[in-house]
Amino acid sequence: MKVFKFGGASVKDAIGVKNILKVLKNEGFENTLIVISAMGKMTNAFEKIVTAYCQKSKDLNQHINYTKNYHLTITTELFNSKKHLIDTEIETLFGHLSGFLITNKSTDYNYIYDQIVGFGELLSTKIISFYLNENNIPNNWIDVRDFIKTDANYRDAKVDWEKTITTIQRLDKNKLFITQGFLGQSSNKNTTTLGREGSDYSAAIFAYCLNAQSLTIWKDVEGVLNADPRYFENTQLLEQISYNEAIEMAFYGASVIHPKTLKPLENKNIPLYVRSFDNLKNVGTTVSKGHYLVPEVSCFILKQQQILVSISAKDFSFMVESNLSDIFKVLHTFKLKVNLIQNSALSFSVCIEDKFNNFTQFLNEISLNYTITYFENVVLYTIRHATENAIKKIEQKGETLLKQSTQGTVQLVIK
Ligand SMILES: Nc1ncnc2c1ncn2[C@@H]1O[C@H](COP(=O)(O)OP(=O)(O)O)[C@@H](O)[C@H]1O
Ligand SMILES: N[C@@H](CC(=O)OP(=O)(O)O)C(=O)O
Repeated sequence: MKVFKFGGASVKDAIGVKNILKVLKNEGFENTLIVISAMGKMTNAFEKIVTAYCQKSKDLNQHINYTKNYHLTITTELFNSKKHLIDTEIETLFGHLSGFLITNKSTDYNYIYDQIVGFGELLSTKIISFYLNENNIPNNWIDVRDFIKTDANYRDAKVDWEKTITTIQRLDKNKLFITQGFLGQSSNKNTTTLGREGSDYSAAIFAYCLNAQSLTIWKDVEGVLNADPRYFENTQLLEQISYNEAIEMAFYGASVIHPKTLKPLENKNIPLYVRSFDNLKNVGTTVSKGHYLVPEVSCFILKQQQILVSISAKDFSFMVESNLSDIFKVLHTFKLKVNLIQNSALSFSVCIEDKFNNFTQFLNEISLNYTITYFENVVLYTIRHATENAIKKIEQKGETLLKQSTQGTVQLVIK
């Protein structure tokens, strides 16, 4: 069986949906499971609904209408008849959303978030499944929540592999399936999400459980490039990357592949192809066992909106194990993701990411015992296989606040 994944960028409009048809006709669609994300930036739009709902904002209905109209505009372009069954499906899903908003009693933001944002994937997969069925690609829409089982750690749920393997292996391997990325279900039957951009990971979970022959992620770029083309000129296509090299790149923040995607694939030696949905003739990137990187070039990874924090003891004592243990405990409590660490006798610096808006609380707590200086909104650059020229290129981007080098990987925090 093959697994395909189409992300939001590939299904952002009717042209994108029609393009899936082209891809499937070109590549074949037997014995295939297709994982699809929410259309375009719909997850961000659903996040606005969550915020408006939690803040009891008067803009709530406006945000709901925006997401509804976005999907209806696409279906109007895709389906010719004035009244189509898909309209009823969309109404039903928005009915479920309203039902949740009215009956919900919980004040747990993360729980509410997962119950709401998941509608993006439910809507996109319904629309695409209908469209393919009408265009002679008979397929089976399945609710991923019946298959990917997780704990109840909302917004960052952990997969219960035992249950997930058992349910996924029940799927008939001779069919074409369409399902949602990003979502799972906790044992008390609530929707969970696997973390932003988690659909790649969903696809890898299916590939692993189905012992798939390959996973193909269809993208709006030629494949994995040696840098993000939105921020770097003259990027180069990486034709071959070993699992380990790809894991390192994803770990440092190469957003083109979700970091959790690679381990399950490596474990079963399932090749990952990253290909352009616009350019079906091109082979793109293969991530597999084999040479670590072809061509062997420096790779640049950037992480924006970082906070560089320097922490020193108030009594000028050395930063030793007991202080570090204290600091890590507080970082963990406030779910701050540490992307870089540098330690000296008198100060400890960390470059962190504040996904859950907890930085102020962290500061309040840590300032009780330590002296803090910090820079917000800095950029962390990582260069894999760094050369002098590559480092210079990054140093020209601004003031270097911190630089660290380990075995060919150089990291710079730039203001
Ligand atoms: N190393 C890289 N190689 C290719 N694309 C990259 C890289 N780093 C970042 N990107 C960006 O990732 C985008 C595609 O990923 P993403 O937005 O996550 O797509 P999708 O919605 O399909 O998951 C590209 O348009 C590109 O700008
Ligand atoms: N829709 C989710 C999951 C996802 O992976 O999306 P994409 O494949 O478009 O990055 C998100 O935006 O986070």
